[in-house]
Amino acid sequence: MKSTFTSLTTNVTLTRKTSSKDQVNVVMSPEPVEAQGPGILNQDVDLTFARKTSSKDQGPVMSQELGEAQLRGVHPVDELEEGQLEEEQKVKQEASPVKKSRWETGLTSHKEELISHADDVVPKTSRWNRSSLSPECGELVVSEERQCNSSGSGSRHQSVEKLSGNEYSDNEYFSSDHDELEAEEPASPAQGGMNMLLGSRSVNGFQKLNKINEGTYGIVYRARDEKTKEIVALKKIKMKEDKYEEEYGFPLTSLREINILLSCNHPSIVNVKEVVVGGRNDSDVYMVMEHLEHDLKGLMERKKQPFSTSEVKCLMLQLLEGVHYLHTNWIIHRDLKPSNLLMNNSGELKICDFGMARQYGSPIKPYTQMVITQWYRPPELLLGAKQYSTAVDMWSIGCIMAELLSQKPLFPGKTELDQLQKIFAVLGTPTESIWPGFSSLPNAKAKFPTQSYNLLRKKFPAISFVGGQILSERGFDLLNGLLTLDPEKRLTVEEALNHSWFHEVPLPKSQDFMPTFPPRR
Ligand SMILES: Nc1ncnc2c1ncn2[C@@H]1O[C@H](COP(=O)(O)OP(=O)(O)OP(=O)(O)O)[C@@H](O)[C@H]1O
Repeated sequence: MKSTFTSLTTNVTLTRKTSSKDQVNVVMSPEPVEAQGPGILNQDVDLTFARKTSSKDQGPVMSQELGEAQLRGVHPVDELEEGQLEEEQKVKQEASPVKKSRWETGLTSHKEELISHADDVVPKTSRWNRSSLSPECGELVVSEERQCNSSGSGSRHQSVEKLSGNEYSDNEYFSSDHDELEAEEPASPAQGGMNMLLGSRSVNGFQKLNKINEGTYGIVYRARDEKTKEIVALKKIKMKEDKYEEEYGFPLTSLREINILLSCNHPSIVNVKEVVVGGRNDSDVYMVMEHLEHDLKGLMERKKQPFSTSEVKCLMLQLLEGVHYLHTNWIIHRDLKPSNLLMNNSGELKICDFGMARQYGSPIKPYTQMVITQWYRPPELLLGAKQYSTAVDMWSIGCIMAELLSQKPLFPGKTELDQLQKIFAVLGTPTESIWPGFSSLPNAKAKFPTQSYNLLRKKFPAISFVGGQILSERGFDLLNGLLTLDPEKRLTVEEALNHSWFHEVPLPKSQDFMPTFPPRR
């Protein structure tokens, strides 16, 4: 199928700032820029927007047929090391299970490329993500512009704490993380160029109906496609407009989100149809997505009763299937929470907001721990681990399962310390014997109140004398397996999907019989 993206209309030059944050400036440029070679989806350098080619494709696809945007940071190192990078990328692609055709190009940190090892091993078992957790000396921490707040919106950390020795110190935590982020960035601005939004339509082809929500990185509208009359969701990417601010321009997290979502093709992942431009000087960028009437956060706030067990099973299965697709394709979402789970009146659940998602390789590289909205953030990240993997998403899924069952957040911590305390108060304070390696995590030296037992069952009883929600042995086993403190022992997405809870009565409700809800205002 030929798409509207095939002709070049707009070229955009991205200027990488010296800031420690992922932020690029978008400048219109009249010159087409040649497409660069392939790279894994990652941090800095290359980006291709490419639409999946066929609705028949179930597996991952990445093609140049539809949209293409090329972001190429021409940092001096990139130029000097081009040959070397190509060679290393070839090695990586041969090792990677993500098809070359899919991740034709991506955001690739030249630094990560330079330090990538030719002997990267692709694990073969379902636990590949665990067995490869080995520290790599001298690697750089990937900086993330986007950071999370405690509950829902994903805005930046306003206050952060560090568990240092026996106490928290705000400054120490911030400065150590900040230093690492600074170290990752080039010392001088890097110039780059990209072909972007090839032949993309104008947003004028859409009638905005109402604003659905405003998040940190985008304003989401319900809109009608004038051509097809279809109702869609338009997410306008928020630019940082103050030129005198360090962070200025087009957020790299948004480029990453667009790239990942365009390449994904799964019923549990929100479908991005195209990218359109418009607004002043045609410089605003919008993602056109399928529209879903609700998100789970809003639904749970409005519902009078929690979801029934069979409804929770239906939602959990869809969530797990979407995350299975991501993890199989080496993508960690890193911000799973109810407001990022959309639901429609056909009982479908779809994961959205991939601004924090990233593709990763094996062995695991150190990433920033400032990901995942605090209430859904796993203990290893709260304790300062920089090497982590798909298990972080599994913790968030455990928190979501608990919330679906009880209709209230499981660990609504106010600060990071409070978050850890709330977790340990329910699941028990970890020791070296139950979580080997725990005591060497950066923030583990703090004095936590000692709680010797796991009290999760008290929150989710098998019998209720007051008519509350009950959870069977198997259901509890799944929940407890997801909420395992040691990420090495936490259930993988495959293990969760195959869990016997989904096979006992009440069986998962069919999507067709899921309840419908009035549209949100
Ligand atoms: N395709 C969609 N259909 C309907 N509503 C949507 C869609 N995508 C997003 N939304 C709504 O908009 C909200 C914000 O979207 P999204 O999380 O993608 O934006 P964001 O700026 O990245 O937000 P955050 O600050 O939470 O990271 C979602 O919680 C959801 O309510």
